Amino acid sequence: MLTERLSTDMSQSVKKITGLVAATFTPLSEDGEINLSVIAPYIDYLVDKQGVKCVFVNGTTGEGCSLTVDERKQLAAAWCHHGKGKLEQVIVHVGCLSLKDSQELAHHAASIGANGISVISPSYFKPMNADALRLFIKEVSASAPGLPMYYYHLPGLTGVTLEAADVLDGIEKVIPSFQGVKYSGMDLRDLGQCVSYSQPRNWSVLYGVDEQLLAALVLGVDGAVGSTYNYLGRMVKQIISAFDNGNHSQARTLQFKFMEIITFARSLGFDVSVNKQVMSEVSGLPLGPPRLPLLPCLVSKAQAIAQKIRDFSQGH
Ligand SMILES: CC(=O)N[C@@H]([C@@H](O)[C@H](O)[C@H](O)CO)[C@@H](O)CC(=O)C(=O)O
Repeated sequence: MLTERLSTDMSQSVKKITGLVAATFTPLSEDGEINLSVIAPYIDYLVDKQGVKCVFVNGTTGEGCSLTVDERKQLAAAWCHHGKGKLEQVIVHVGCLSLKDSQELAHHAASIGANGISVISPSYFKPMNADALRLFIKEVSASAPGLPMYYYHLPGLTGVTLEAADVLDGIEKVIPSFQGVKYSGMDLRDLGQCVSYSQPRNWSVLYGVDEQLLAALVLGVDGAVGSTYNYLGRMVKQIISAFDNGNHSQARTLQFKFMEIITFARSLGFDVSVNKQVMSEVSGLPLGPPRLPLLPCLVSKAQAIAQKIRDFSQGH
């Protein structure tokens, strides 16, 4: 009874996340240390140049699982500190292989004024079923009970093939702070089931496969979290506006162009390393190399993709 009341209370008071959320890159210096001095200009770039005011920190794009707990804390704190008065939402990804590390990060996120936390499934020892994963998320949430929790579904990288809709089923009964899902899978049926379950609960469903966002908008997602919104935010906002205004033909045209960029990038081996270098090329921010096991990418590759993006932005 108390659980139900708390759940309803948080769902009513937490603002849904809508629009675009940039999954941030982690700036590293040439010698591989985190470079916090880039965070403040990074925020200005997102807000002023891309019109993006929500961030997802220490996720896949941010190489969160390659960072130490202490580095993750420092990054989260810097994003919250410099984002004050500029960013609307700082969601901190706290997923780790160790429950204890995730709990420590969740507790820390609450202490620095983050707006929410998100957790991916552990992927070495994988949860055997949805109950096990819900229990893991519950134990993490318990370390930050006042913060909205979003389940991060990314089967392509975790290898955890549980359907997200199964994970969501009844989760509010065990996690009062549960507020939605960041869905980075390709299965539109499962995504639709998540939207259908989340809508009456006022939860947020955020899509994470940027190149097929339009399909997810049709299914009713509230917003999107992605790497490319760091440098293509303005353009993708046009897709969302066209869709919201019922101009489906324009939305499709723009989404197709966006797909063309990603197809080109993929032909050059698009991964987090290349993506990071593309962001450096487009934004001018010194994001540095990725951390091993990712290998630095050839600058010429990133420059070719950045040129394609510029051509696109200029309407070629
Ligand atoms: C697997 C992966 O990295 N997916 C990206 C996408 O934004 C992806 O880069 C984009 O769709 C291009 O393929 C995001 O879903 C990742 C993300 O949100 C994160 O960094 O946590």
